[in-house]
Amino acid sequence: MNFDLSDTQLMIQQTAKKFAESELFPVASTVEDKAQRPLFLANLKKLAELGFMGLNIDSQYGGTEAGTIAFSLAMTEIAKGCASTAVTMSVNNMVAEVIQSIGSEEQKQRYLSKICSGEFSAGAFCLTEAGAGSDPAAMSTKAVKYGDHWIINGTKLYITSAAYAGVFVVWAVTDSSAPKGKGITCFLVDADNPGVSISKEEQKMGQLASATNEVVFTDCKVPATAMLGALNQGFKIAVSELAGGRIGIGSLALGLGEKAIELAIDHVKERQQFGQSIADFQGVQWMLAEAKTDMEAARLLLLKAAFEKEQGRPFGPQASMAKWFATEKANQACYTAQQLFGGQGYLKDSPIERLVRDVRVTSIYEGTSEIQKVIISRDVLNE
Ligand SMILES: CC(C)(COP(=O)(O)OP(=O)(O)OC[C@H]1O[C@@H](n2cnc3c(N)ncnc32)[C@H](O)[C@@H]1OP(=O)(O)O)[C@@H](O)C(=O)NCCC(=O)NCCSC(=O)C1=CCCCC1
Repeated sequence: MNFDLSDTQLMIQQTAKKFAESELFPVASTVEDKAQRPLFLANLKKLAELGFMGLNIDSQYGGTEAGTIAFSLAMTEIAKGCASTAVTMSVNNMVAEVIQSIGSEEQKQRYLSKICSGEFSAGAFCLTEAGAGSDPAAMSTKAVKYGDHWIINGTKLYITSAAYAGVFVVWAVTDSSAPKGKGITCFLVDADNPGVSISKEEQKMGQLASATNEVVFTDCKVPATAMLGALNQGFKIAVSELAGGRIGIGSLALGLGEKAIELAIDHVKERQQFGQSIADFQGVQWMLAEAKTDMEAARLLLLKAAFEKEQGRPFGPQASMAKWFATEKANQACYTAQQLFGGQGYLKDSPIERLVRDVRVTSIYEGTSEIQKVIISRDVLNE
């Protein structure tokens, strides 16, 4: 067993750390204001130029070919700078990966270099609907075939990056007579398709720079060549992609937890009460020791899941363990850090306040903690 990172992985981790510290963290609160979206999008473009939008994509399509461990390491560092940027990066990598893994050569040529290079600010993953959240197979968006094209109708909800995405990966029911989950197909839809409209932008608690919209497909006509993967096989594609995405979201949460601990360490060394630095109180020391140990355990679970994925072995339950543990413990770490900041950590101009808001959704989106436990327990019981 070897815990050392390769030179490439270390280089990517260091590049991400430097970029996050110099370009992202200083403006992470500023870009929460929607009026600052051009600055947010400019940073996404720089991230693409660093090769972070296609870390697992072959170089012939403009990717970095660095693998899932490097992706996890980079996600953690980018999240320390700005969670909104990190979630966009996670989705872009996920969209690029699904196109690479099951797309036709024409689809790869058409979309991958645009996502990897930043020509598209983002890609969007259109799965969730009002009546299909934890149970995505219950979706009602439909695609009907007419000759050499499909017509898609339906509404997708909570779509990350929809407002500035260049391409949408869309799941729709193509055989409503099939058993649940067996009649769903995946399509690639260009953002400028006249049948796509980006509806209301959600007002959220955190990750405010990242846009989350409803997306409406109205008689949206796409050619037969827009089908991604095989007919009626889309649901399996979705669950398999979600498993990879969970490594990204767990790594993002780890970054937020680690950043909160770093800020808290500086604060407790500085802050004087009862005639001493509060870092000298054993109660404070133990709070930090527990949070740090949780983050270290989360890192190991995430890297194990990333390693299994890189080896081409089944990694779904491992990714769920890592996502569940990392996101719940990162929430606790941010809570602990805010507690150590006292009243100061409750103020809007404290970075801890933003971290607490940004981390909350990590144990909800890309499958709630409870859904991760469903996946883990099914595996344990070998269903
Ligand atoms: C786990 C789950 C609850 C399970 O569902 P069911 O019981 O309907 O499906 P079930 O019977 O488990 O499975 C279907 C087929 O699929 C295969 N398979 C499963 N995992 C995998 C896998 N990892 N790889 C390949 N195949 C897989 C399974 O064997 C089955 O095949 P079969 O029909 O038997 O031939 C699943 O639906 C889920 O996960 N929900 C959370 C959704 C959820 O996470 N949204 C999030 C939306 S996106 C989001 O939130 C974002 C946030 C921010 C960033 C971007 C995205």
